[in-house]
Amino acid sequence: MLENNVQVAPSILSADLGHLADELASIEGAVYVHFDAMDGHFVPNLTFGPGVLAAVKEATQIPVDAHLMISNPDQMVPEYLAAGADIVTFHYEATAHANRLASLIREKGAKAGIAINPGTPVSALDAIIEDVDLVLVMTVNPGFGGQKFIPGSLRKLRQLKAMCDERRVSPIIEVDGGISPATAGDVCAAGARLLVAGSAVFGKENRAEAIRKITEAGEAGLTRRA
Ligand SMILES: O=C(CO)[C@@H](O)[C@H](O)COP(=O)(O)O
Ligand SMILES: [Co+2]
Repeated sequence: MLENNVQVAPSILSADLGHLADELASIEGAVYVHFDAMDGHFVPNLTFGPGVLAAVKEATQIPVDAHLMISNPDQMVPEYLAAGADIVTFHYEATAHANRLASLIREKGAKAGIAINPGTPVSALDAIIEDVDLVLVMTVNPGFGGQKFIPGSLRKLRQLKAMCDERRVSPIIEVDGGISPATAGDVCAAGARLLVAGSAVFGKENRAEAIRKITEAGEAGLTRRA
């Protein structure tokens, strides 16, 4: 990924699931489709699994970014890989074998991502930062769309960027939760490049315009990067 390339991944959690193929067709400008898998255990909500991901892959050419908010990623990751996920992101808080899981994902040709909750410090990534393609910094507590962005996330993003620079690695830095044109500039100034947006895209009539506004706000943030 280019250093100064801001990308948007609309989250289908906020889409009209009864018309998913039409919803997927509407997100012109999206670089990934963000797929929120929730198990009712790791988070207090239940969504969709590998079968729906396979259906999404049938319906769109846009690569799928699977965000696994599940308690047993070690067991379920192979299912999401088989379903065709292009990025598989598991939570640091949910696995005892993060490095092994990341290797497995990469061996199957997908990008390996690790996510951290708002309550998890960036230092938790110390032993895995060299072994992943993507770090997802949750900017809300996971489980639901439409929540308010947590401002303290910006400090974590700056810490993560500093860690990556020091270790000379450049995973994609993704943010998820409360991202809109109002917050996109700040997260990009702090180091994020892949912006997940659910309600700020699917809550708008014109999705292409919504994606463009988020991208432009993010790019504007890059110019005030410290
Ligand atoms: O993973 C999650 C929520 O846990 C997200 O991907 C949400 O779907 C983002 O929704 P918005 O905050 O953008 O409405
Ligand atoms: Co998500």
